[in-house]
Amino acid sequence: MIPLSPSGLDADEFVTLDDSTAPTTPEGSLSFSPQLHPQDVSAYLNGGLQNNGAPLSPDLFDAAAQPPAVRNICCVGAGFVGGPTAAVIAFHNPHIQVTVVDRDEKRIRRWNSKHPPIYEPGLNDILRIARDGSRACVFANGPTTYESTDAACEAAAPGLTSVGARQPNLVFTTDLAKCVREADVVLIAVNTPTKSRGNGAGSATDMAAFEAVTALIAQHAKPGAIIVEKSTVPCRTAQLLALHRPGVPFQVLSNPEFLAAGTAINDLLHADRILIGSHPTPSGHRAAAALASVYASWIPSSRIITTNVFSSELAKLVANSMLAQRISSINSIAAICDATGADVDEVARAIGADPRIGSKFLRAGIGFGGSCFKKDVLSLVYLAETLVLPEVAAYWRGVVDMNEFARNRFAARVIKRLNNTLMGKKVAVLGFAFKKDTNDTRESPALDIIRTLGEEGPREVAVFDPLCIPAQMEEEIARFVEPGALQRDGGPVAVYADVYAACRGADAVLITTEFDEFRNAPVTGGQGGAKVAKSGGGLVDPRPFQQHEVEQHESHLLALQSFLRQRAPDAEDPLDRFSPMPPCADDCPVCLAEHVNGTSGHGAGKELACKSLVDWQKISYHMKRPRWVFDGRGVLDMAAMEKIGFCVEIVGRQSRTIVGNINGQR
Ligand SMILES: NC(=O)C1=CN([C@@H]2O[C@H](COP(=O)(O)OP(=O)(O)OC[C@H]3O[C@@H](n4cnc5c(N)ncnc54)[C@H](O)[C@@H]3O)[C@@H](O)[C@H]2O)C=CC1
Ligand SMILES: O=C(O)[C@H]1O[C@H](OP(=O)(O)OP(=O)(O)OC[C@H]2O[C@@H](n3ccc(=O)[nH]c3=O)[C@H](O)[C@@H]2O)[C@H](O)[C@@H](O)[C@@H]1O
Repeated sequence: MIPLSPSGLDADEFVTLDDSTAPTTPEGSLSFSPQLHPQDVSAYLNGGLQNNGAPLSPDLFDAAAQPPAVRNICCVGAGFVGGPTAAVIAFHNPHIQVTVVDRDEKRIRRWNSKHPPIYEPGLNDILRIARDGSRACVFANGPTTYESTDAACEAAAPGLTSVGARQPNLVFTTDLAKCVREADVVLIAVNTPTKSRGNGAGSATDMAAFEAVTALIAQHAKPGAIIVEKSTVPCRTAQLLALHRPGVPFQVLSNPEFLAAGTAINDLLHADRILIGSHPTPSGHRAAAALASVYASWIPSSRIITTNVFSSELAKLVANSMLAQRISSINSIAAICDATGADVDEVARAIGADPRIGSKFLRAGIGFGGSCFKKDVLSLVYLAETLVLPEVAAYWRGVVDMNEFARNRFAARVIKRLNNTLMGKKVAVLGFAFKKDTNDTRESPALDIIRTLGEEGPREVAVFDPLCIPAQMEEEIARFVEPGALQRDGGPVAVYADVYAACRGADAVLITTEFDEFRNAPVTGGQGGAKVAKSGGGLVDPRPFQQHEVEQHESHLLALQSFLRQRAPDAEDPLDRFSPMPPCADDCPVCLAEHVNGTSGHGAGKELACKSLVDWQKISYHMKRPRWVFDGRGVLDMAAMEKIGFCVEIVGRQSRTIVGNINGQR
């Protein structure tokens, strides 16, 4: 029997576990992935108490179970999740000191500068208020043409509302020990990729970073601190976490993150649910209530779901796997559409109208990319394998296999249409990020497609992305496509900062990311997602406010700021609240890109206030006939493209003007 450390102050919570729950990785290894066996874990979940199966929620805000006050939060991992999540928590909790720590000095330097390391719409405003503090401001508290910018105005005139200055409460640092020592709550948001070697390579989760951080936290955290799994981890990781500090009381919670790249800030500000898994004991409940109180600053308590810790861990894996499964399902149907003449958009619309199915995540194309879907489905596969459930494992593995099929099918179709040879030809690839509105390129389908095209000996594969920085794209192509892939190294791949230069003289243009900029018509709703540049606005004036509303809830000022910006798009700071931004270091890639390319829209720090659509007429003029366009993301209106002379193929879609180009031809 392995003694599990007490995970709280209550004596009745000390539990022991069967040896078979121990990690199987040899002792001393920094990288473990829990290998599980079917068994009854009710002893752990019950904490030695009778499990009555009651949900935790009702007593979360119970006066009898007073949660400890949270005054200091440390978030370990300043990546795509840690940075934005900590920023939003700090933004909505000015009374809490939030520190984000990372071992990557360069990353921390960028978080402390004008150009943070990731691009997310809306991030900049949140960051500037929480990290830099804000000045006092005065504004007309009602619809009017007058907006005062006199921040020094102490006594507000009738009809004017004043808001005081705000102190910074968000810090980015590399000093883990100090930051953890001071924290009441420690969020772990480090990367948990798929293991690339050793036991379970290719499907198990690589817990090296998570485990290393856990060991350090266990060493430095104060007794009673609440440790929170924000990273996506295998089911029952919480149980292993407790092994790190036998005898010292601390609570482990699971609080998985559901934000998506490109909409992270919106997802965090308007989360549809906050999931908190805890040990179902009094101190587990209190820890969950303490974390819930942080979120309750801006999320209605009805959206805070509490479960046992293992359900929470598993729910995260299942959420991503089910979303990925929908994409693979619709992509399998797209292949049938291509072979039969049915249109996948029409099929998606027809089935999506059934509320039991729903219309989201049914956009067919080249499949899902990103750092999480594939790894999380594979983590579920590994879990099923270790639980000796081979049929379950095979079922979920099919989701990943179908995704690869979709990607390969697209590349093969391009090559086939170009007479089965790319020798001497130029192909332009539009979109390098794994999805729109992000500069995240991890597991981007574009990488695989560039590699496949490159192997066909083309004259050039030209790559353009509206958000990624060209120098960073080159670095990633050299690392992930092939060391000699770039033109500067003798290969065919070239990166462009200008879409028209990328497409000039091309035999074919491929769309590999669903950026709205690549559309040939603004979106009018339906399957496609976001709308392009709302010219006439659409936001409603949130005024008038009660004085206490603006004092207590930053979200009101954020809404007013967005509304005012809509009226005057060039006004970066319409409420005149922002403090000066900290400067960038000499090696800031955004500053360097701006220096090389003039004022560009590349990279973090620049809001896409007004996206402009690519001028396809202009592209057509400089392309080689028959002007092939292959849309792997279903963003183009095929008929309109054909009208201006393109030969268009879109995954799973049929031309509505040229009927008959079907039956095995694709
Ligand atoms: N990217 C996304 O959209 C989402 C990711 N997740 C999950 O959140 C977790 C984090 O993901 P990302 O933020 O995308 O990863 P990331 O790779 O962008 O960031 C992780 C950060 O952790 C830091 N780190 C690693 N080891 C460290 C150590 N020993 N000490 C200090 N810092 C350390 C890294 O330097 C890096 O900056 C993963 O488990 C992921 O599955 C969950 C929801 C959304
Ligand atoms: O755990 C995570 O990392 C996150 O993974 C996904 O978010 P993300 O991968 O950032 O982005 P999605 O919008 O889910 O898109 C993933 C991929 O699927 C593709 N996709 C999406 C939707 C669709 O209908 N079709 C489709 O091919 C996108 O182009 C993209 O390549 C989930 O949506 C988040 O809830 C989750 O928190």
